[in-house]
Amino acid sequence: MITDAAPDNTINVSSETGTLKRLLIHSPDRGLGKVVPSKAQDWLFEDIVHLDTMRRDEYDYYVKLLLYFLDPDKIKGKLSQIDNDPTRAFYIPGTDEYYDSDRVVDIQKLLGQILEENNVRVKLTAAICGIERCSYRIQEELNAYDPHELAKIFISGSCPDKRMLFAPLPNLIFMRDIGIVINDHILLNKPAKTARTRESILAQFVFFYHPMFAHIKDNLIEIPENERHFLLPDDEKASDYHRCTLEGGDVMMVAPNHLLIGCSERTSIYAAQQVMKILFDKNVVDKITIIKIPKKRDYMHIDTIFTQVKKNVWVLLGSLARLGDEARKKDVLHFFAPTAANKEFRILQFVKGSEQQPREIENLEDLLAEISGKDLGSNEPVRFIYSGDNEFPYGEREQWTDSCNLLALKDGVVVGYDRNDRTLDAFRRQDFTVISAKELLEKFENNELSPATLADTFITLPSAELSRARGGSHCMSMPVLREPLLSEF
Ligand SMILES: NC(=[NH2+])NCCC[C@H](N)C(=O)O
Repeated sequence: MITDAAPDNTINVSSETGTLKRLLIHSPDRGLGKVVPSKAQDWLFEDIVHLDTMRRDEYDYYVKLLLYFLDPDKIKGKLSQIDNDPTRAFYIPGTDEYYDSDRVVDIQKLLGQILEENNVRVKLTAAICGIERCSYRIQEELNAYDPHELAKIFISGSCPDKRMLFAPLPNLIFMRDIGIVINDHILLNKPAKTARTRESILAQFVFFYHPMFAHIKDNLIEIPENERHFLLPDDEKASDYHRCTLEGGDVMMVAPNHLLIGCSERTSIYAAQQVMKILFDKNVVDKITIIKIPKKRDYMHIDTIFTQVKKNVWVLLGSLARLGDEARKKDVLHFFAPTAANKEFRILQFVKGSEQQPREIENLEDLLAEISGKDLGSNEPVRFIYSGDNEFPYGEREQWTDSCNLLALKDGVVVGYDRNDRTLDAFRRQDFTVISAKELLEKFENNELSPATLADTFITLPSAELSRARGGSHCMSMPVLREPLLSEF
């Protein structure tokens, strides 16, 4: 059992909703303020964002909430001082006021720390300069920077004197996608999009070199490339059976024995199969369910169409789920519909030892209900909350702005965006309290409420800018330690 004493370096995640104890995040950096309209799509943003608003009025609330739940000593009693500081020093690594928590950890800090080692700095600088095609002189110049400034340059792409050396990494705020903790192992990603390539090199170095992960070096899993892929003509490379890509938003650790992997725009069937083989061989889990979803920008990863709220409560997009199917069946037109549309959505469950006889699961609700009941031992009826309250056309509208992408701070207490009104109404009807991050923090600060006693609550985060980046609070987190959810079993 993990206690509240000073955290050690335990790495363990065996559920989506066990009390969160430590995670990696990345606060929006100066690179996000450099996205230009003509590159926004290539860099996987839907629009350009206003950096100061995104930080001050939106993301900073996420950090404050995380600190209040995971490391309250860093924040309790200081809220008005933090909020009234126009320089935001509390959020800026390197300042005296920086929150510097070992439970809410910005990957930029870890990157700066590994770069203090000369050997690591030289290797990583060479690797980055290689993929970014920098000149030899730039490489020399980079080597001379202070390690923490160098970390900023590697992430933002630009120097303190504002020169841009390479493209920014605006998607690094979506820390979920760089890797995923599966029990006491970490699966590193293989990004599908070029815009995210540098992220995975930075992550690889952090996981392999930072002392925080030293004790699990043997548990870092990298997915081998498919050798056939090297010899394929370019126009055949896109095939799901040869491509080897996987992003963390498609991997969900729902129960100690059970992992979900989405096959999507970003994660290929080939990669999913490799991961299954490795995890079964290493006995990390014994059941893997593969959820194949349509390859569409609207739902790039499975965590954009459902996430878990509580042992027996899930939020999901209705049009891909059972209700969608049933609605279709009422209509005779469905007999004439092209079958290919349905084939794009498929769920197959593989159990170690009988991988050749997967079980087909008809719809998302059946799978999720089974996880709640069978894997997590919930005796209560399973409840589904639908995006946009499943009202046409709000399901899709609100899913686009991450109504289904919630981060559980503990079982039943989730963080999500404030803009998805109908989804929030659906939560209220299921007896969840909906409260804004701002109001909740004030109530924590004056002891009216406490993270420990909070139950069945949806905490809303301001989201006008953040949602343009197409990710929510689930994707903005990489949990590395959660309390076991099954302790009361
Ligand atoms: N796990 C997630 N859903 N991540 C969202 C990532 C959003 C990011 N703009 C991208 O397209 O890559």
